[in-house]
Amino acid sequence: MSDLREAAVKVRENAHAPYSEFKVGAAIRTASGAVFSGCNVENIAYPQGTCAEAGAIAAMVAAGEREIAEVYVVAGSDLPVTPCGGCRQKLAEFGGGDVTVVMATVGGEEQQMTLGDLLPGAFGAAHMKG
Ligand SMILES: O=c1ccn([C@H]2C[C@H](O)[C@@H](CO)O2)c(=O)[nH]1
Ligand SMILES: [Zn+2]
Repeated sequence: MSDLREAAVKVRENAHAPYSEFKVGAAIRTASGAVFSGCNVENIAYPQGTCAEAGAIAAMVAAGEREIAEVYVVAGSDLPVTPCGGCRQKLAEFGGGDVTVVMATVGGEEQQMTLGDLLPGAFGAAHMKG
């Protein structure tokens, strides 16, 4: 098992998902080689819940890192989980279009796409010029 998958599978166990019962784990490798992980944290006020990817990004930024090199997301579904639209934008804040995002099941199925594939035409700094 890759270290990134191991981190994502492990942190998924800590997910707080009593409403959806859909636990998700995410792990990010940064340019420095460090790994940060996060899980989804739901709330009785449903819109206040946060995704696993957001947790991993928060841990990365809190540690003083900002450059995403690789992402791994895992859930217990039959189909590999894909980051929601909001998380695609959050990942794009710290990673380029060439960043690999591995989407996986607990069972071991993996699907791989780039961040550019997942968020084509991403809104970015260039759009705010002029
Ligand atoms: O990539 C994803 C997709 C979904 N979820 C969470 C949000 C919510 O808690 C639950 C069901 O959508 O799964 C994530 O954390 N990451
Ligand atoms: Zn999300």
